[in-house]
Amino acid sequence: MIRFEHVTKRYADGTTAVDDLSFEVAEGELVTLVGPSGCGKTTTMKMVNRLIEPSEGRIFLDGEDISTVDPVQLRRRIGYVIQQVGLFPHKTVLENTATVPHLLGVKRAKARERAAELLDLVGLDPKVHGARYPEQLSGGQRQRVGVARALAADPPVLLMDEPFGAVDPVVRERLQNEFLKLQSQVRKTVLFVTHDIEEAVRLGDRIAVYGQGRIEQLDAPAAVLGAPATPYVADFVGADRGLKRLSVTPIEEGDLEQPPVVRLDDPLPRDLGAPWAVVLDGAGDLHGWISAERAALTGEGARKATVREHARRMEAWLPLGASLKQAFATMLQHDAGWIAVIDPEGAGRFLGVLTPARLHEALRRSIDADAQAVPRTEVEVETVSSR
Ligand SMILES: Nc1ncnc2c1ncn2[C@@H]1O[C@H](COP(=O)(O)OP(=O)(O)OP(=O)(O)O)[C@@H](O)[C@H]1O
Repeated sequence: MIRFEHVTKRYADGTTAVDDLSFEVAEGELVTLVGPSGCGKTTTMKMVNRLIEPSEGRIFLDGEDISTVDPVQLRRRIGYVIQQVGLFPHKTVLENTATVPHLLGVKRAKARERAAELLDLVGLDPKVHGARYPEQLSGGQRQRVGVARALAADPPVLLMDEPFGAVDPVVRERLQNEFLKLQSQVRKTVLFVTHDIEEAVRLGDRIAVYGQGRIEQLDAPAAVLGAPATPYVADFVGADRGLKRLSVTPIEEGDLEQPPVVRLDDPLPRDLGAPWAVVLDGAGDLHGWISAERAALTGEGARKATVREHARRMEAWLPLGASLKQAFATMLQHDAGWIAVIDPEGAGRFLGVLTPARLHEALRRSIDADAQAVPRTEVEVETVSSR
C-alpha cells in the first residue's frame, strides 16, 4: 500500500534526516516507527503526504508514484493525526469533525451525521460532547476528536505522529486500547510515530526501529523484543525486555489453572478442598468466589445456607486474550492473589484462573518460544504450583 524505494532526505543545511530508506507497509497494516529524537521518523511520515519532498528515491501509494499526484488530492486519501491536535477553537467538536467531509463537498447534514458516528466510534457521546468547544474537553478527549476527524473522509491511509504523546500514562493506555479496537474495525493502513517502545510494541503489527536516518530492524513486536537484529536495537529495546514482553503476550487457555468450582445455588460445602473456590451462576458465568473459612465458619444455620449467601463478587477478572501486563496490573489493583479469566465470546463464561506462578511461567514460555521460533504452547518450562 505504501512503498518507499531508496528514499533519502537531505535538508538545505546538509542534515541527512533519512538515508536510503526502502520498506513497504501492506494494506490494513499498522507499522510503528520508533526511535530516539531526531532520527528521522517525522520526516519519513511527512514525505508520505508531501509536506516534505524527498531529495532522492520514490514513494508509492497503492502502486502510484506520489510525486505525480497533486498534493491536495493526495492528502484527501491520507488522514493525519498529530500530537497538538490542531482543532479549530471556535468550532464545536461536531463541526471540527465534519469539516473535512464538508470541504470535500458532502452536504452539511450528511457530514454532521457521519461526524456523530465517528465521535461515537472513538468513544465520545456526540450528544454530550458534540456541542462542546475543544477547550471544554480533556487532553485525552481532544486526541479522540483528532482521530475521529482524521477518519472523517474515510481515507485508506492514516499517518499518526505521536498522537497520544501529550496525555498522562493512564489515559494514554486507554486511548491505545481504544485505538486498537477501532483499527480492528476500520483496518486502515497506518504509519504511527512514537518515542515509546512500549507503545510501538502494543500497537504495531510490525515495528520499524530507527537508528540515525535508517531502519535498523523492521519486524513483528515479538521478534524485535525476542531477537533484536543489532546491538543498537537490543540497547534501544532495553534491559527490561521481559517487562515489555508482558504487554505483547496474551493470556491463553493453557496458562489457566482450574480451581474448585461451586454454583450459587449449591448447598454450602463443608470442605472446599482448597483455600477458596470460584462461584459460578446457573449459566456457568463468573459470579465471584468463596473462601474455605467462609464456607466452614457458618455455625448453626449452615445446613440450610447456600453458596449464594456467602459468595463474594469477583472484581479481578479479564477476558481471555488480554495481555499478561493487564493481568499483572489487575492483580495489583485488586490486591488479588489470582484473577479469573472469562471467555470474551461467550458473555461471562468462566474459563479458569491465572495465578502469579502461571503468569511467570507464561512469560518465560513466551521468551523461550521466540528464541526457539516455535509456538508458545510447544515450550516446556519447569512449573511451580501455586496451590
Ligand atoms: N527543516 C529542517 N531543516 C533542517 N534539518 C531538519 C529540518 N527538519 C528536521 N531536521 C533534522 O532532521 C533530523 C530528523 O528530524 P525528524 O523530525 O524527522 O526526527 P524525529 O525522529 O521525528 O524526531 P522527534 O522524535 O524529536 O520528533 C533531525 O536531525 C532534525 O534536526
